[in-house]
Amino acid sequence: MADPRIVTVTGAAGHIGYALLFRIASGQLFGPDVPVKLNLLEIPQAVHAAEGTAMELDDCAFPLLSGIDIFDDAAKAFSGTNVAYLVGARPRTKGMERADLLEANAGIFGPQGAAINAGAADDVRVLVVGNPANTNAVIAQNAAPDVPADRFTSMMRLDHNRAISQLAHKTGAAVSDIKNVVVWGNHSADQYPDVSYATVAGRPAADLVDDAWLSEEFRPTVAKRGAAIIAARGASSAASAANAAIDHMHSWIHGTPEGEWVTAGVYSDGSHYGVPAGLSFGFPVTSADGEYHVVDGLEISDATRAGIDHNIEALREEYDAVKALGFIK
Ligand SMILES: NC(=O)C1=CN([C@@H]2O[C@H](COP(=O)(O)OP(=O)(O)OC[C@H]3O[C@@H](n4cnc5c(N)ncnc54)[C@H](O)[C@@H]3O)[C@@H](O)[C@H]2O)C=CC1
Ligand SMILES: O=C([O-])CC(=O)C(=O)O
Repeated sequence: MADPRIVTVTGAAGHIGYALLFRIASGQLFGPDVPVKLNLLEIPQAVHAAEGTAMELDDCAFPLLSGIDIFDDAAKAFSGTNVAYLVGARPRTKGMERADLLEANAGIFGPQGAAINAGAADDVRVLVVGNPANTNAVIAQNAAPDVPADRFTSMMRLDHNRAISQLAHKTGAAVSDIKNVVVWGNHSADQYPDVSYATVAGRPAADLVDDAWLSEEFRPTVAKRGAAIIAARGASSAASAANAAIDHMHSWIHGTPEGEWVTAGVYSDGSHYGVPAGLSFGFPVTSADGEYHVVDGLEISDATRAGIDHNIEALREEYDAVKALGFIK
């Protein structure tokens, strides 16, 4: 068997961690032949709870799980890491907007980026889940000058999956019949879910749904789904977030099917759709040979342009705010 891949999960004792770790350990990320070693990073107060999760992982007797270590020190937790899930953060609670979380979370992601820079494996892939995910990814990436910037990504896949499900419900199609939705921009209520290029069982989605549904139902439902889950559950999405985190990394590692894209928050180099360099932006992406590539050349309608521009502004504001706080050089 191959050497184990090292996966570090921060916030391992939290809700998403609990839904994510068992799936990784069972082989759903790398496949049935690749052993996995799990590094769990927590704050000192939550290490004991992480030990409980580790005991349960043990009790599953997963054949692919070669070991589990628990840390409260980022430098140790990211040593040799191939895949880093940066989940640990302060979750948004009822009535709170993501901007409120910027300052609380900015201090977490800089040191973790620095630890990744210092000790992670050369092929490290990072997915930032903790909110505000896009800007936290920028903070971590800025603290890791020796790691290629495109290895830092942010999670837009939950928004992408939500968009697929809403379109499937509306059209009566199977989820597997929906291709090429995209959610541009920020993982926040600013995001722009877009079906302009989507197909439903091979037919253009635009022929099957009308503009009123798109603007009054589809886009608000997808963009505000996180808040709706919090209102219903009294806690933010956890199992669906973990599922999207598996999907994001799986597509990155194993590739996307021919002619299909997914949405990922990826580092903007300034060359795609007018998005400034340095932001982590939700784009349509394909994956091949272990790399995500932005799908270029799509025809952009006025409405989509406005949606993209709105997200550029929103992410720039977050960027400027953390820069003013000194978290970005
Ligand atoms: N991007 C996305 O699509 C989504 C993002 N989220 C975000 O994911 C994050 C985690 O959510 P939950 O697991 O539900 O929260 P949770 O509160 O259940 O767990 C968070 C865990 O992170 C730990 N933690 C805090 N600071 C840490 C640090 N510096 N190092 C390591 N661990 C640390 C806490 O001790 C806690 O165990 C939140 O920011 C939430 O808003 C949630 C759903 C979707
Ligand atoms: O809204 C939140 O805080 C949790 C989240 O990111 C989501 O469910 O999309």
